[in-house]
Amino acid sequence: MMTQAQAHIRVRDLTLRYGEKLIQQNLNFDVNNNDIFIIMGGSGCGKSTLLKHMIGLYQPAEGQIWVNNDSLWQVSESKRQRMMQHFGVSYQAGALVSSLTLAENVGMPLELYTKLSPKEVAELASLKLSMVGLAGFEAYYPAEISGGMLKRAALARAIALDPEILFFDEPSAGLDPLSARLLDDLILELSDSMKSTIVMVTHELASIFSIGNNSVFLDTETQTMLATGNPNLLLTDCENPKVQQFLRRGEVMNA
Ligand SMILES: Nc1ncnc2c1ncn2[C@@H]1O[C@H](COP(=O)(O)OP(=O)(O)OP(=O)(O)O)[C@@H](O)[C@H]1O
Repeated sequence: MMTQAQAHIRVRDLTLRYGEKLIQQNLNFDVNNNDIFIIMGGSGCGKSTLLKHMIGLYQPAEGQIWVNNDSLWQVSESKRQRMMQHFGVSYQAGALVSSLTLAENVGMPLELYTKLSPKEVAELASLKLSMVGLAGFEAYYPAEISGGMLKRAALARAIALDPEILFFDEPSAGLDPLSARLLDDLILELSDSMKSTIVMVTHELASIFSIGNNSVFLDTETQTMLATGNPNLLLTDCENPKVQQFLRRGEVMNA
């Protein structure tokens, strides 16, 4: 039997393809319990693709994604479905259903995956909304609230089932810097209060440095990872020029 370390998610020798088209190869990294793990890299390098593989949406061309002691694609279909129920996901385009209230949107996963009564679903949805600062907005429709509030409502839906792992794709995309900052604070709070592991795709350097404690850097050109670790340490210690350029937003470094 393989001896497994303590990491929450272990990515091993992962190759990602769409059909014949290679996106990334030889990915090896660990996501530890309670990490806020950032998937970073230039536009089109395959960040969302990696996230979609990590949540079990696509099967990797090669390699394994271990979650605790199970490899997502070496277990039965029903086991994988059960594993995926411990994942909370919020996509960039993870728009809420416009014809449903916020409480109904947040309650949807509870209705689908639990046997709770309608009253219990409503109460839990209300609790989740309060956790993201939206107490009192249960009966609002998505069109009636701001962009920042929409992102928070999407987080409330992602945490509805108390997931072990939260996956976010560009959670603050399209927000002004202040709202993006507030969303980062909220993600940090959720990470503390829920003790869940968070994996997120983001371009936002501010988010990368302020809330990320671990990361992987994907490169488009070589189609593989160039670095993994705490972004703040990568900034000071990583000698790869592409990683430096990305983390310093293209600033020329003086020796
Ligand atoms: N379903 C798909 N079928 C085929 N190719 C795809 C599919 N989805 C994405 N791609 C391609 O895979 C590559 C990586 O896309 P992906 O969206 O993962 O990159 P990304 O790093 O998240 O990009 P961005 O930062 O611009 O959002 C791109 O060349 C894209 O065109």
